[in-house]
Amino acid sequence: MPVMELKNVTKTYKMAGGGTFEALRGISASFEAGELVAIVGESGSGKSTLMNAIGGLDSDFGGEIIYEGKNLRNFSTQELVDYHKKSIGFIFQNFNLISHLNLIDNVSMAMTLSNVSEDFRKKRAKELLRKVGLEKHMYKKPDQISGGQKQRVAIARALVNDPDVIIADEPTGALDAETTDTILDMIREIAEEGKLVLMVTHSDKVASHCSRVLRIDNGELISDEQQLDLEYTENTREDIKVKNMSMWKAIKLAFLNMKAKLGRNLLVALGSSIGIMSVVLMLALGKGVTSYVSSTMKSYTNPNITEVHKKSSTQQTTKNPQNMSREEIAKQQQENMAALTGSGTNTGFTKKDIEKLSKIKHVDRYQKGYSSFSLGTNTVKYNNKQASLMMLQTMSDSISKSSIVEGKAPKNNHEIMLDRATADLLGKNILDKEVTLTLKIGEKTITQNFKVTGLYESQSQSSSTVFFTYAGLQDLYKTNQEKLLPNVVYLHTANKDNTKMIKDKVKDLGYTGSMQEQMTEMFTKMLNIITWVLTAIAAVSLVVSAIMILVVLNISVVERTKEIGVLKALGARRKDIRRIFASEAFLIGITSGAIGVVVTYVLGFFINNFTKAAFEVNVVSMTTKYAIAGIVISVVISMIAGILPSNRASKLDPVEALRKE
Ligand SMILES: Nc1ncnc2c1ncn2[C@@H]1O[C@H](COP(=O)(O)OP(=O)(O)OP(=O)(O)O)[C@@H](O)[C@H]1O
Repeated sequence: MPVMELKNVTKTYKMAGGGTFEALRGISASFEAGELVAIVGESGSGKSTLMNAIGGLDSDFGGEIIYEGKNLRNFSTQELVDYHKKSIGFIFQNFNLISHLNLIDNVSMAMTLSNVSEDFRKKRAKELLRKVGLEKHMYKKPDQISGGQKQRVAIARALVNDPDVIIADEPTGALDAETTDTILDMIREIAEEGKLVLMVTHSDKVASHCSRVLRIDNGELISDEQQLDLEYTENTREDIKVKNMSMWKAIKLAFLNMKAKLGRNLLVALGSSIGIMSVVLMLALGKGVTSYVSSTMKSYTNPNITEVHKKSSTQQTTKNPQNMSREEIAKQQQENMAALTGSGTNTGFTKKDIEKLSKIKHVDRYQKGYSSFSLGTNTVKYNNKQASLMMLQTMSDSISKSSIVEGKAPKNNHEIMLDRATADLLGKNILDKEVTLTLKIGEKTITQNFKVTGLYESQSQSSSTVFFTYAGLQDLYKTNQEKLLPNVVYLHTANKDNTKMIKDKVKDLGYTGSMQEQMTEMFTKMLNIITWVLTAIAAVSLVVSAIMILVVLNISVVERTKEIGVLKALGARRKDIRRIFASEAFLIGITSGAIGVVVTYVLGFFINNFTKAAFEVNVVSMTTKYAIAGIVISVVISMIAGILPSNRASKLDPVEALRKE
């Protein structure tokens, strides 16, 4: 039974400007195993066109090419892939070795594409390289060997999966006379081992070595002569199992290519890492600053306490100031001032308010408090030295013990605590001494002596402050016929995890938190906005990265067009080519992500070192979450950028790709 049969094969090329060209006009022939067939003819007669059709690189032909009883034109995609892998071996005029792979990897490429085990793949490649006399060179790259040696490697590559048809398109066309003889001997040996060899040649000398000569002219078979009878041994084919290439193999191939163009790929990765670095750094900076603000705030307050204030009328009104009359604005300003100084009419908590607050879930007790702000009305005097007091405040559990830096909290009605800066103004050793306070109580101004029991220091409150016990202040008001209404309530919970819930409930009920808390909230909100705006600006550079990766991968596709053609001739599926290029995009992405993240860590370390020394603060808070996010963003962007080039590569026509100069 013939190995291959051609029945009236025709090929018509469609021309770009319209019209058609008939390159093959009804070729019929039949080939047996062990034949060495020369296909000769003038340039342009249709030899390569016929070989492409027989080799399964071009299925768009007329007539029938029968292999194992089936017409090649009707092969499914998978059948065609298997045909390339198992049945056909190609030898090209210009060798078409893959320049960045060593000889072993070149020879065994068809096996790599077939997912053959690593050990067997290497063993088989070494065996074939030994057969063609190149075992000493197996770790060299193609450009380290001569033309004749390259063609021997190509012969070994064609034989790797032990196919039964070898197609050699002018295999000696680029070789000198002596090397031509060696290669021809090798090709003849292949036929003698029982394979069908179809060899395109221009040379009559080369044709004279063949068992049969087919002459083609203008797309027609003009003669078919039997010349010699080759003795051949029955081909006992090796049973090499071919499967589809795994993703892992695609990544490995991509990695080898990346290594070959290391400088360029590293530069691209470095370029796109700048975008990743900016994004991650912005996020880490935002988080660092925000958590610094809230931790500073938290460190000066007791986490189990919720400080509650009444909303001032500005906070309550929904009226736009532009729509208010002059009187309304003036009234509002008065009230704002009053709220600020703690003397406003609506800032005091009524019994009803307190009851409502004390009933909030998880609140186990509450404390009343009072704080007011004034300029110049309250003063403290000690030994002829005087200081003004801007804040008047009552003691509560929200004042952490650590902020009482000397002495202890006032307990009795005639005891007070002062902030350290004010105490220093009055002179050293003020602790346990009597000082004279001049205070505005309601409408009256009174002067009275108090004992300083403690000194207070906190970064969250820098104004000069005097602290009374609530009972002490209440008593002072009473003796002066005034009534003290609490303007702050402290809610206590046993478990600090409930504090957040309580704070939310307080807001729901229409009250607000402490001034610091409100400011922190506002500041954090602003910081978050700034962080996201900066991150978005930084993210623009990611678009630049994506374009850069797209351009580089496109260049790579153009540069490697011929290689893609070879891979397809060796049985690579579209999917395999797409995977190789997608893997390259993935590798660029992961490298740039990793560079970006490492650089951010290093930068963060230096920035923190600097800010720690200058302000005792770490401003960059780099977390694993950000590192992972950086790498993921980078990979996703490169993979998206890689879609177009890898699709383009996978769609390349093998015939056109192999023709590419
Ligand atoms: N894609 C194509 N579109 C149009 N015409 C084509 C195309 N490819 C080949 N041809 C034409 O088909 C004819 C046969 O080309 P083919 O390459 O098969 O010739 P050949 O005999 O192999 O020539 P050579 O020995 O120079 O390689 C030529 O006239 C060529 O111009």
